[in-house]
Amino acid sequence: MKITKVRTRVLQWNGKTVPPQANFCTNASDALYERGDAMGSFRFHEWLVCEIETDDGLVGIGNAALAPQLAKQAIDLYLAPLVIGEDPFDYAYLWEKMYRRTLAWGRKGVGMTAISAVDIALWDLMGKATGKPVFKLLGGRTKERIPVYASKLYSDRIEVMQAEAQSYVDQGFSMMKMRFGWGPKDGPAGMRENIKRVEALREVIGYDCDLMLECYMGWSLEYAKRMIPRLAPYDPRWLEEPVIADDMHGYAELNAMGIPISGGEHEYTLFGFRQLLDLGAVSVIQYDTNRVGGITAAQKINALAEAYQVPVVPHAGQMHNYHLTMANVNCPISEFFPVHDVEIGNELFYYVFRGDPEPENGFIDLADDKPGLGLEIAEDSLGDFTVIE
Ligand SMILES: O=C(O)[C@H](O)[C@H](O)[C@@H](O)CO
Ligand SMILES: [Mg+2]
Repeated sequence: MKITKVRTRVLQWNGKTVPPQANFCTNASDALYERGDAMGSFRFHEWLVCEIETDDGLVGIGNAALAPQLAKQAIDLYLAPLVIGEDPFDYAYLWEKMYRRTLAWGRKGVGMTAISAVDIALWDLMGKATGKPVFKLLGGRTKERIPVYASKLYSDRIEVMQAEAQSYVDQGFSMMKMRFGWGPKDGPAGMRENIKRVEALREVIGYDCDLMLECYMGWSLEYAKRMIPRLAPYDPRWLEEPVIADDMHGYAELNAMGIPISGGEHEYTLFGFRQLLDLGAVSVIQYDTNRVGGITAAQKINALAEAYQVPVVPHAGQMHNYHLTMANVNCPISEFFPVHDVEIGNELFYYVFRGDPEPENGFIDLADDKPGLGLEIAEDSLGDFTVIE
């Protein structure tokens, strides 16, 4: 089997977008003095779809969400020529070729995001060619079903957050993640606002339900050190990305303080995760398959993390993450974004693709007989998107 064509499209969302409320989620831009659209760096309303065709008529589908127009250029100009004419089953070599030929500029960020999209499409192709779901090629079924945590609870008025948390309990979720709205700029009053919300959620969900806490890199190391003892009594399952992704030593200090620290959704490749693990910087790894280097890189990180006995819970829902979770004992649970109107853009993949499983009572399942990732592009309902070909 030979690859004949690589097609990339960026889908730009023009449909209805819900404007986020003030203080809905801290982020790395909070440290800047400028006012204005502090959330700009963190809203992504476009998605890259990468389709790889073969000489026997199969099409593998990959995707990526970080800076999709740049990732498209990287694929069109640099990666497509490297894979056309090749056999998708040589995926490990193709990964290495894409990595080594772009390494001068592509090791982390957009370059690796582009490789991820191609790699995911190769795995989808291999599944389709063998008639097997991708998880069966990665190790097979390790769970009857995948437990998923509801991931939304952006910071809001307390009653609104409590009602949202209650709705997840009512739907059968036993784990959920909330976002903090206040950080170092907001002083002790902001600290109190953060704590009040954790306390209010615990009132609703009790302590038999796992609660995860998300900072999205919006805190400083000093602020995180002050917050951890205040948060510990509420028994969070983890505190996520408290500081910027490059401050690995900061992560390591915080991870020794009593609340498990999670991170890695902005880290790349086996080498990045080796550093995090060597430093004891995280207690939970959260690579995102469509950034980290695709399924090929993710599976290597899974093996490494297993040796350190650090669990992996990939960032985001999405099929590529679910297949990896299904195939690895050391991936205990998955993230799930409850479908809702488009806010920051996490939700867009529900509009671009069909095939994502619906949770039932806090679990999702993958079919044993659906080849590839089990996704198709929602071609007939892309009306709310501008397509850049
Ligand atoms: O962990 C997450 O789900 C991410 O950090 C979100 O994608 C991000 O958008 C913050 O809510
Ligand atoms: Mg996160």
